[in-house]
Amino acid sequence: MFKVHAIPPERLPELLSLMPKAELHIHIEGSLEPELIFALAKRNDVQLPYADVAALRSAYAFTNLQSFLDLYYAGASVLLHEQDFYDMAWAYFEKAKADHVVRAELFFDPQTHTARGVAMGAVIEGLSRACRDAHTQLGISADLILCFLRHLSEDEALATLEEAMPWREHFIGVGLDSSELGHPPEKFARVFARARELGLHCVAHAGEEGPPAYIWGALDVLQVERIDHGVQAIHDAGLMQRLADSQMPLTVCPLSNLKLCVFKNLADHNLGQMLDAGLCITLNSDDPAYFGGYLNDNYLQTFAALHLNAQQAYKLAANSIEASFAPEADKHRWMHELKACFQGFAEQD
Ligand SMILES: Nc1ncnc2[nH]cnc12
Ligand SMILES: [Zn+2]
Repeated sequence: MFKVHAIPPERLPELLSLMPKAELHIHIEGSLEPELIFALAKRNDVQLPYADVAALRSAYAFTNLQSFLDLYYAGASVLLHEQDFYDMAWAYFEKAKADHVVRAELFFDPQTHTARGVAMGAVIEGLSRACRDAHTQLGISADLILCFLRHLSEDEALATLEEAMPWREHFIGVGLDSSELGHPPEKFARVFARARELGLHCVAHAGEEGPPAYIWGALDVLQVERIDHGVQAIHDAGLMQRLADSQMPLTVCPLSNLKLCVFKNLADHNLGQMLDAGLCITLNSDDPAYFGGYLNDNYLQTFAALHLNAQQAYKLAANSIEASFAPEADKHRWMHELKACFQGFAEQD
């Protein structure tokens, strides 16, 4: 076993950047950079209520989740054709490659697009083609997770799942996102039961802004395999124990939490406390184009603000690989690569 203590702290940023890692919480529509929004608006003849890229970027000052979602859905309005979805995902994969992401599980929000008259096939086929090319051209293993918008009804979620069935082999799971408060997991019990029947993986946003009760609901009613965010669990000792005992993965997104004012400063983030409590924490970017950073930015800034160490870096990267829905053989290979990466840093010392 490598000696983590042999890795000098000044080499930590390099190690964080180079270590192989998985990203399990990225909304692909949240990777749409202002430059691409404007390029697609021009290509598709869509009018935007902003004069230019700088004006749009300057609107990225959020006070809570809803203030962000309003802009996020407006940004997605430029996506109309299969090629648009491909281009968006490809731009993300190029960033992911630079960040040494070996596995990416991409959330997408079909209802945001089908409500505007975009065909389900255009959405899924464009994203799916980009995932295939990411594998063959960049060596990134990638899959899609279809998310239901929780501010809409469960009947609409059920109809969306059925509408996506012709493309069943193009996605591996379902998720639950959008406005959390006032939309508890229980509202989606039937559609998640149906998804489980179909053999789909189940995850849900819970405890981003919402109370610990929403995390209990996601676990017990939706029977999820991962909790997205989950940072509000800290307020419920029984829930913390349950999460630790079950090693339920949490996909935590520190820069997102900072930009959406869940924590006032990154130094106030509870990720270190949750790691110390023995929870299975992973680090992710959520909506990198809106929150000021991709995956490595999240690692680098969080480690600097919370004074985390190489042991914790290893744990977070290992958790991300183990908590992914990739085939076991791939996970095994990435774990080997991760160990070799740390070994290399320890030996050079
Ligand atoms: N952070 C987030 N929470 C809920 N829904 C989202 N959709 C995109 N980003 C989201
Ligand atoms: Zn999210």
